[in-house]
Amino acid sequence: MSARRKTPSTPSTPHTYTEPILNGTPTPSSTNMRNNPPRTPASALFPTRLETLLISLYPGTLLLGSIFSTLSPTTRHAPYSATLQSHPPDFAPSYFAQKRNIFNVFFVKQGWAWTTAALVLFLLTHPSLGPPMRPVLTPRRVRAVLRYLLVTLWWAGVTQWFFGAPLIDRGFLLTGGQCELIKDPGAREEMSNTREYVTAAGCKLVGGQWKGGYDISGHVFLLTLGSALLWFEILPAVSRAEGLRDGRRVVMSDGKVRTAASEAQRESHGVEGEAEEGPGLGMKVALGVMGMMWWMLLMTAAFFHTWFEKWTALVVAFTGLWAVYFLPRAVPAMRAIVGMPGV
Ligand SMILES: CCCCC/C=C\C/C=C\C/C=C\C/C=C\CCCC(=O)SCCNC(=O)CCNC(=O)[C@H](O)C(C)(C)COP(=O)(O)O
Ligand SMILES: Nc1ncnc2c1ncn2[C@@H]1O[C@H](COP(=O)(O)O)[C@@H](OP(=O)(O)O)[C@H]1O
Repeated sequence: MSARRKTPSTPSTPHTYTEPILNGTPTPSSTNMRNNPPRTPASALFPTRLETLLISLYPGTLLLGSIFSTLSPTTRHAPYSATLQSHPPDFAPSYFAQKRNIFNVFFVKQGWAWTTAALVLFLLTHPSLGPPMRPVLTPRRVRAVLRYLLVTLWWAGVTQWFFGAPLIDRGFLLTGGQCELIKDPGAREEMSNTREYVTAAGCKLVGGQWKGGYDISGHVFLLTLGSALLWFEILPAVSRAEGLRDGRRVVMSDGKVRTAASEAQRESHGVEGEAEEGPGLGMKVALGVMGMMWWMLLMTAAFFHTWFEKWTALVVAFTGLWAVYFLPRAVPAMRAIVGMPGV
């Protein structure tokens, strides 16, 4: 059983303390409000200090990759092709700078399948979410799947299909990019509408060159979205660190701001003995997938794309994550449907 549900006798245990209302009527226990000043509902939208630290790993990784590519003489002097968004294969400064490297082909290019598999295994095996290895639909599992589906919609819309071309390709076309074949007006006249290549994949399939527009990094987007989804789901569910679970602020239906701990005390769907369990297979696999994603993010940062293409991809990924993992903290009606990890 989670420590949270044991008799609340040890104030130092993050799961047991009762947080006073933060911007409501002062209570006797709110004498510590001098150290913990009242918050506005908007404060629920911001990450805790620990979350900020974890989120900053992403820009930190992009920065590290950029610094490496600037400082490494081999990478700095290798020619770069904006059309290929990489160093030409013959001049690739490292195995990881080649598009055909095995980690790119089997891991990143199937990155959403890996994310899905890791999350499903975690949901099925970790006792904080339901009986391990039994397909029982507990509220925590259902809500985690709903959050996953929302993030999956964002992944699919940005990289696969958005009522036609995905958003990345639409952005590319809107900023003046085209499939090189279509640049030839003669060739274009001979084409039917369906043969106008409006996706990068379709263009490459016919041997065309997808050139001239602004193309955010699909790799940075996918690796950020997938790995952050996993840690947003996994760490609060298993962590004892206050800043990851109980310290998160939520707006209640009466407009008052409390911490996630108060909601966790009202609702708990975990399984007896969860606190005594080790990390378990699901969590180990998820940590492995997150680790690989971090490494490939670093490699993408070091060897592919321009600085701006990588940073905008990071912003696009975090826009979706923020809508699913932060917005519900301030919108009780949304939280009632998708919930929060670990609550
Ligand atoms: C009772 C216990 C309950 C436990 C949970 C049970 C079930 C899970 C719940 C729901 C699942 C339901 C539906 C899932 C819906 C969609 C799933 C999609 C899954 C996939 O994995 S799709 C196939 C994999 N494809 C990829 O991973 C492609 C990834 N690649 C890309 O996005 C791009 O190639 C790119 C971004 C890497 C860039 O490409 P380039 O520009 O370089 O070509
Ligand atoms: N870390 C990495 N390892 C290998 N190839 C990478 C990579 N990051 C990006 N690429 C390649 O760079 C191109 C642009 O990627 P993206 O826009 O997804 O970030 C893609 O080429 P291809 O589309 O020719 O495979 C992709 O495979």
